Amino acid sequence: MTLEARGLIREIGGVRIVDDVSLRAPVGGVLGVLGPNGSGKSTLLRMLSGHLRPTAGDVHLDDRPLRAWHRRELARRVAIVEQFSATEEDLSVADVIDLGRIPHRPPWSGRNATDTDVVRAAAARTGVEDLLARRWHTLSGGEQQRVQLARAFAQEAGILLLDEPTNHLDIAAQLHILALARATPATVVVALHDLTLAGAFCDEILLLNRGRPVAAGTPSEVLTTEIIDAVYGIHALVDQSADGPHVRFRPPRVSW
Ligand SMILES: Nc1ncnc2c1ncn2[C@@H]1O[C@H](COP(=O)(O)OP(=O)(O)OP(=O)(O)O)[C@@H](O)[C@H]1O
Repeated sequence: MTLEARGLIREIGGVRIVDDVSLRAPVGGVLGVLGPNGSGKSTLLRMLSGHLRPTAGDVHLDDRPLRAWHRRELARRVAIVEQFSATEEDLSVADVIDLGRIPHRPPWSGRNATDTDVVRAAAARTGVEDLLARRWHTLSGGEQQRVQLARAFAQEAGILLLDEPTNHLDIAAQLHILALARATPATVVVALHDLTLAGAFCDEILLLNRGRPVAAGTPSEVLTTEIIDAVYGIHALVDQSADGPHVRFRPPRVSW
């Protein structure tokens, strides 16, 4: 599926928190959205998902504006894992993953055999198959994150929007989840903080600063010493290698 944004703007109280962002996610590939805290990554992802209406500009899914899609059709095509995915109700892990199946079945009908298989497969992919009977609230932060990813995979959407999916995950799990995001046939847009991980797993990167797009292109085009310095105000050493740019930092001097 194609996902394109044209001139997206989001204003809150007269302040532009996303300021004229256009993008076209590589079909079947991974677009990384990077930027300092508060640069507008989550807000952008929420507009791409249709959860948040832009103040101006448009998002197009398969060349049709999001607002022309029926909610249910959209839910079958776009899955989002937000940074703080809270589930209020006391659900089991299997039930949380099954939330991803709801758009695929008639209203008010229960889980069928296909749903059960898809939920199990998604749980296995993200390493939570042993947790299916547990209550969601009893899980650790990293386990909850994996379950939310399983829910999104179970949705079998053509577009996968992941807001810092590596939060709470140990390094092996981070690599595993990003490798899965790369392996899925879906078009993936992922907000990340780790520049080296972004360089290794993204086909393209969009770098935001204060809501504005400041660089876009391949990881080696975007992750350069000059651009990192300009956006983050730090000195980074970038080694360009076959598996993407490796970014090294020197700890800053701070006084107490
Ligand atoms: N409802 C709101 N009211 C006021 N300000 C908001 C609101 N939502 C977001 N903002 C502000 O908009 C800016 C962008 O927020 P956003 O969460 O999109 O950034 P982000 O790049 O995802 O940040 P982080 O890396 O810290 O998760 C921030 O300064 C945030 O405080």
